[in-house]
Amino acid sequence: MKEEFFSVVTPETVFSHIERFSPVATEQVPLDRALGRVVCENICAGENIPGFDRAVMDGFAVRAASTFGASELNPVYLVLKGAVVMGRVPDLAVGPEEAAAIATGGMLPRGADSVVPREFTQMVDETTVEVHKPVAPGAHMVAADEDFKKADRVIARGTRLRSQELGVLAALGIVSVPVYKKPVVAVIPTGDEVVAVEETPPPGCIRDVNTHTLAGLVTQAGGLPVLYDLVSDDRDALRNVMTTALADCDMVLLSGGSSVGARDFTIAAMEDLAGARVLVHGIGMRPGKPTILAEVEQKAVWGLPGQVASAMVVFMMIVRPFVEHVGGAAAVSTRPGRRVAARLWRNVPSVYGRIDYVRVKLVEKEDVLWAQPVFGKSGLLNTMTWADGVIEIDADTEGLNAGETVGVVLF
Ligand SMILES: Nc1nc2c(c(=O)[nH]1)N[C@H]1C(S)=C(S)[C@@H](COP(=O)(O)OP(=O)(O)OC[C@H]3O[C@@H](n4cnc5c(N)ncnc54)[C@H](O)[C@@H]3O)O[C@H]1N2
Ligand code: MOO
Repeated sequence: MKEEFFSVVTPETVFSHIERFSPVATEQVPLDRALGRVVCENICAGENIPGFDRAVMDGFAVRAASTFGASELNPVYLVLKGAVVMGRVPDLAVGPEEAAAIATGGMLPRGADSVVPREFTQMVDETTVEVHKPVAPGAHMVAADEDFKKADRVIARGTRLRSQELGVLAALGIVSVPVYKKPVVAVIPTGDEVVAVEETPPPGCIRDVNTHTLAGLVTQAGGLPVLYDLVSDDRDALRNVMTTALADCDMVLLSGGSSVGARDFTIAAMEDLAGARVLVHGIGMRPGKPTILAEVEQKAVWGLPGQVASAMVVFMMIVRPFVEHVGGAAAVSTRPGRRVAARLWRNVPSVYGRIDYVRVKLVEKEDVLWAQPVFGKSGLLNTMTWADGVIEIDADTEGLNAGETVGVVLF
């Protein structure tokens, strides 16, 4: 048995190693392939957006002062100077007591500082607009630089692009986007009792689940999983596959063989690698205690527990921020995932001295969101498929009480 296995560290200690691993190289991608990618430079506006004063209502472009005091009983009357043509610079100007018809998105004519929506008006005759509600300067229009000002930083380096950021890039005419490459992550299954999914497992064997769950999680974290063939419980074989994976990938994930069983060669094989340094062997968490993190040539090599739920929980709670960091994401939160607040359905016991990640199902009853614990062994997939997320019970807490508010990290 290995002594280190029992010297478990906290997740915070694991995260303290994150800066050892540098972000990957960069590339340019077309705008329409950039969703979910992480920008590698600050993006600044090369121009004002929208670039001209623009109506956001159908109505009349006016000087706001011309409408002051207008009411149903005391409307004001404006002279209609003409209509703004969409997509054109207006060839008319608006002075005091004047108006120009304008549609949503039209360019305000010179002299106008606001738009009176059509519903506040009535045409008296072909050239006279009756206005029965005043507008303030700037009403129902956007100013030329109201969305983004020229030279402002509009997207910070390290931002993962969502649809709305793609919109900003589109508005600025940026068709080729500077991003970090996707971190390439090797996913290596190990274990003599594990067979590829295409095979029918002989008695005593099971199909390889972890490769597929981990590959999905790597993809969700913005990485590019590379799936390796199963490796038997053999130190040389493990060392060889890790050597290949380190040459080809930015990070390596092994599943299985991280514990202290007689056939757990992962740690020994890692130590065989030139320049390897085992940073962590054992985390004070459940599931997931027998997790290994080693550094080899500034790359992270992980030994994840073989248990199917454990491998996924460790990835979600511990590994994911590392993948995001290596993928260039800024200010990676080590409190992973999106959280929702819910009330705990029943008491949940926990052992002092380690963080418990308890799978929960969210159920809404009479407008209250409840977190129902899903108990089950970490070798079972069903807790993960049934649950919507996990709650975290701190190491210094001996359980939570029914009715308490908990933060649920969503899957
Ligand atoms: N004496 C002790 N034994 C164990 C301890 C302990 O503290 N003392 N910890 C247990 C915990 S907790 C876990 S988790 C496991 C971790 O074991 P390993 O990481 O060494 O993983 P294996 O022994 O190789 O496998 C565990 C389990 O997972 C199955 N497995 C492995 N790979 C896959 C795969 N790709 N797809 C599906 N299932 C997989 C494997 O068949 C085993 O059933 O150790 C406990 N033991
Ligand atoms: O730590 Mo093991 O991962 O609990 O099942």
